[in-house]
Parts: sequence; C-alpha cells; structure tokens
Amino acid sequence: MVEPATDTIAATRLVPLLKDELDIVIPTIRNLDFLEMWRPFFEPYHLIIVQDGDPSKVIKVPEGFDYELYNRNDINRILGPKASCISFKDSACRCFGYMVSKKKYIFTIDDDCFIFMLCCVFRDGFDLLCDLGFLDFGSVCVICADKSVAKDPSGKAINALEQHIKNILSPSTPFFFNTLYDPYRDGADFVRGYPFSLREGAPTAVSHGLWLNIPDYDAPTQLVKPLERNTRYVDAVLTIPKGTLFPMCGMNLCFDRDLIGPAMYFGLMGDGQPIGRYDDMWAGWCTKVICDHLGLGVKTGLPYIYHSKASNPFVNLKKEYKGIFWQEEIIPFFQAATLSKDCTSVQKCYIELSKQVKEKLGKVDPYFDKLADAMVTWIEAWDELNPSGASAKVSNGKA
Ligand SMILES: O=c1ccn([C@@H]2O[C@H](COP(=O)(O)OP(=O)(O)O[C@H]3O[C@@H](CO)[C@H](O)[C@H]3O)[C@@H](O)[C@H]2O)c(=O)[nH]1
Ligand SMILES: [Mn+2]
Repeated sequence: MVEPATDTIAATRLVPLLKDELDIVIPTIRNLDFLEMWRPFFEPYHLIIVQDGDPSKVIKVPEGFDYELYNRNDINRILGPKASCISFKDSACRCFGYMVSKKKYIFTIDDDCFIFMLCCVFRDGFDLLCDLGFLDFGSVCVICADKSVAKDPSGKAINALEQHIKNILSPSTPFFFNTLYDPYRDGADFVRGYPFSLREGAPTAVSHGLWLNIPDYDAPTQLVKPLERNTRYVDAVLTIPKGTLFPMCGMNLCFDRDLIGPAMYFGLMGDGQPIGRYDDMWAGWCTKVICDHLGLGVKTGLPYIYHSKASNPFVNLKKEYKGIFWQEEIIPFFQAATLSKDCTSVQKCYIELSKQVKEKLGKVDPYFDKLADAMVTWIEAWDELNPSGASAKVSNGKA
C-alpha cells in the first residue's frame, strides 16, 4: 500500500471544504483503483459513480469511500421512459449523476485522471500506477522530474478539488477583462483602469480545470501529434469573457448545481447516436449562452490534473467526425443565440434554447431534432427529481 506523504494527508484533512455541499461525479467503464491516489482529497466527500456499459459488470469501489453507484438498469428504473435522454456507452452518461445529486456543487472527474503531482503526494505513486497499468515504467513527473514534493507558490501540496472550490466560491469578471487574471486570488487585484462599479464581479457558475500529460485533443490532432504531452503548468485562473464560447471538457470540471445545473446536459451521444465526444462541448456551449444571459461567470485554468490515458484516436475519429463539420454550423448558432428577458431561470433558458436548436439546427441534420426533444426530456426529468425549492441539504442518495 502506497503511503501518501503525511504532510499532504494533514493538509487535506484540515480543509475538506464544502464537505456536505459537494458531490464528486465519476463516469466509468473501468475499475476505480484511481481513487486510491485521490483518497486524501476525496474520502471526506460523497461520490456518485455512473457505471456505463454492461450493468451486469461489477465495479469495485475501494473501501472507505461514501458513494452511490448507478448502472444502466438503475437509470432506466429511476427515469422510466425519460431515461432515453441519458447516453449509453459514452462519458455523457455522467450527467445522470448531476441530476440525482442532492448537493449544491458538483465536481466531475474521469477515472484516468490523477493528482498531477503524483510523486509529490505519494512518494512511490509512479510504481503503483505502473503496476496498475496506467503508466509506463520509467515515467517521471511532468513537473518535478526529480520526484521531490512540488508545492504551489505558497509551499502547499496542490489540491485540485480545493482549487476548484476557491474558483467557484469567488466571483468572476465576465463583463470587463482583468489583465492580471483572477483579481480575487491571493497576490492579485484589479489593475488600474478597471471600473470600480464592476469590481464586485458576478457569481461563478463553472470552474473548468485543465490537464497535464495527455491534453484533451480531438482525434485529428491526436493522430497528427501522438506523442505530444502537455508539460506547461500555467499558474492562472481566467474568467471567460461574456459573449465568448469555449470548448468545455468534462475531465476536470466543477460547477454550482443551483446556479447552472439544469444546463449541464451532456446530450445524446454514444450507442445509437451519430456522434460522440461532443457531450461536454454541447453542455459547455449551452451553459455559456445561459451564463451570459443570466449574468453568471465561467472560469478556466487551475487546477490541473494529470491525464494518464489517451483514448484511441481512430475510435475517437469515428465518434467525432460528424461533429467536426457540424460544429462549423453549431458554433455560429450559439454565437447568435439570444434568450428573451422572460427567461429568468436556467430551465426556461434551456427550453427556449431547445426550441431554437430544433428550428435552426434541425435543418443541418435530423439528429438535432432528436437532441432538441431530448433537451426537453432532460429538463422534465431534472424537475421531477429536483422539485423546485427542494432543500439543498437533503441527505445523500442510497449506495
Ligand atoms: O463509453 C464510455 C467511455 C468512457 N467512459 C468514461 O468516461 C471518462 C472519459 O473516458 P476516456 O478517458 O476513455 O476518454 P477521453 O478521451 O480521455 O475523455 C475525454 O473526452 C471526453 C469524452 O466525451 C471526456 O469527457 C473527456 O474526459 C472515463 O472516466 C471513462 O471511464 C464512459 O463512462 N463510457
Ligand atoms: Mn481519458
């Protein structure tokens, strides 16, 4: 058993921020041994595991974690006919976890993502990861190849979840760009010329983290640059300006469920669908349009996680290829999308958006007709499981 560095355990045990207000959602078709690496950070939190693929397969959850696990049979049982809006055989299934959660915040992470400072948290983390087949022997930490404990500028071991929580609990600046990045971080502030009337900022709805080692590239880029690894750790958190879309990746993502949860539908992907790997992208485009409309902020940058496994670029190309040309029509659609002023809730915004998808993207491909209908089903299911006014303090679901 790999012993985590004691100072890290102590550091993480001291600050399990939002322990009872945040759920960690993990989509998986693999095993969950990766949780051992995250134990000091994740053990205090409730996990919602969405098991994709064959529901008869038993997914073993390491001892000591508080979790609920849903497979396809559970999704069908809970949602009935509305389960048709939840993708099968695609990481898009993770959005079911957002719907069944009872908490105010969600952090979602893939099962091949690690604390990128592996050797900084677990002296022998690499050996265990190599034993588990996640890494080739001889890998070195992408940041501190000498395997010393790397720290952030304040000298603390990096805690990805804590950074997301800091991002989400501090305001965003979507209306005017601050050139010194996030003005609410220690050691930064608003620069000269920044209007004082805007310094209160906007509520942050989304914190979008990044990845070291395997970057989240599309299949063509993966094919052209199979050996490219991201080793650039940029110590910055940025608000994505109002009116600007971005490609949201679901690998390392945190959001405020009360502020934007109903917009985080990851679409119809995978089995039986003409497209895959555009789940998080679709959710990100809908989310950003709605955040802009409601005056909410979206941040990107820290924290980084270490993404260990590249999915197969040829399989990815088959999943993505329609998306690669459809997105040349989808992006202008979202860039031009406007929501009426009586769209005062996320649900109303989302239903309005679904009507525009049907009207304007339905002519691109009949798939978007289906997707628009699924967007409505998603909201119906969300409202059924989350009757408005339900207390955010309701206890966790069953394991
Ligand atoms: O059919 C599936 C495939 C995978 N999963 C789980 O989803 C995540 C991501 O899977 P994986 O790491 O294999 O894929 P990546 O290409 O690295 O993922 C990136 O692309 C996006 C795909 O839409 C994804 O959000 C990004 O992270 C793992 O946890 C798999 O276990 C699944 O549930 N069903
Ligand atoms: Mn991956």
